[in-house]
Amino acid sequence: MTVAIKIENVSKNYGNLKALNDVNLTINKGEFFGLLGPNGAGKSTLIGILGGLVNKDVGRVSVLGKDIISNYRESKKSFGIVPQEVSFDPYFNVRETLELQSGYFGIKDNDEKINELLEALDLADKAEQGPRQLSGGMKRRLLIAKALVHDPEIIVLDEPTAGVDVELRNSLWDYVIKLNKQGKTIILTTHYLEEAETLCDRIAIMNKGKIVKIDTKENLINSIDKKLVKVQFSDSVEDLSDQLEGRNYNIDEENNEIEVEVSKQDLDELLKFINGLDLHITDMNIESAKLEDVFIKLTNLGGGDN
Ligand SMILES: Nc1ncnc2c1ncn2[C@@H]1O[C@H](COP(=O)(O)OP(=O)(O)OP(=O)(O)O)[C@@H](O)[C@H]1O
Repeated sequence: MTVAIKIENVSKNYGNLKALNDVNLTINKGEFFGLLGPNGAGKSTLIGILGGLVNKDVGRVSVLGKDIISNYRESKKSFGIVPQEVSFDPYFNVRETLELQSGYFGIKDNDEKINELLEALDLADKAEQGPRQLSGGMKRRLLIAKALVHDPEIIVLDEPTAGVDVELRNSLWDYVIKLNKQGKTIILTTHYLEEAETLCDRIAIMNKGKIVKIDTKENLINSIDKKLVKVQFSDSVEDLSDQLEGRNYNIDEENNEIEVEVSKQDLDELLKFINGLDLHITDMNIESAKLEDVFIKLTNLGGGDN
């Protein structure tokens, strides 16, 4: 397997704040990799270091086998980074913005790629408009197109779908999946955990400047021993509280529904218990753990002490 990015013992302090604290991470070529973490975890700082916008204090980062500092120009070309913040020069229209960006990478006559991007990101009919005439979602699409004009090997998307409508989100992901299938390495940060769960192969969860877990999505989800059993009855569930005492449950009296959380081991016992209730079941659903459960556990967002 070819290594796309190798991050070794990287730290970054802002005054007394440890924005990155001895981060180690290897991402392979062709991976769709998720970098998750709560606000302030250090994701953007790490991405800034990859893109040469933030100087690390210590550590080493190499891209496709080459150090990013000593091979600055080459590594810049390897990356297409879609930043969180949207900003454009108001004097250039959409096409000119992309031409200018191509020129920045020394690419002349980049019409073919620019047209492909305009089509894929549904900007073709906006090509002659200035950034001020674009809606927020369109600006974000332009930001993505701008990051891709030089056909980079590694594409880093820092919360690309924040504030973007469902339709665009889907078309954006279709395009990114296509790029990934062509062999591009994708690194995604997002606060939409369902998005990461659907798209990413491997995921790193960051918290307070550290990577607290790296694993495949499947292993992360399987590490949580939880089943959520939702049952709807035809009759009132008003009197079930007593019988459910001692279990981790919720009762929705309005819809005659109960939700009970159990470990996989206790599932059989719970189903027998529900079956033994003197009630008629109209619907049942058993949910497994989600990436969100893993995230909450590892970042301690749910409170408690793990
Ligand atoms: N230029 C800076 N000067 C001082 N502190 C900074 C600077 N940039 C980031 N920080 C701090 O470093 C920490 C990590 O920030 P970073 O933006 O990397 O987090 P993040 O995981 O990307 O968060 P978010 O999900 O909110 O984007 C935060 O506490 C932030 O306040």
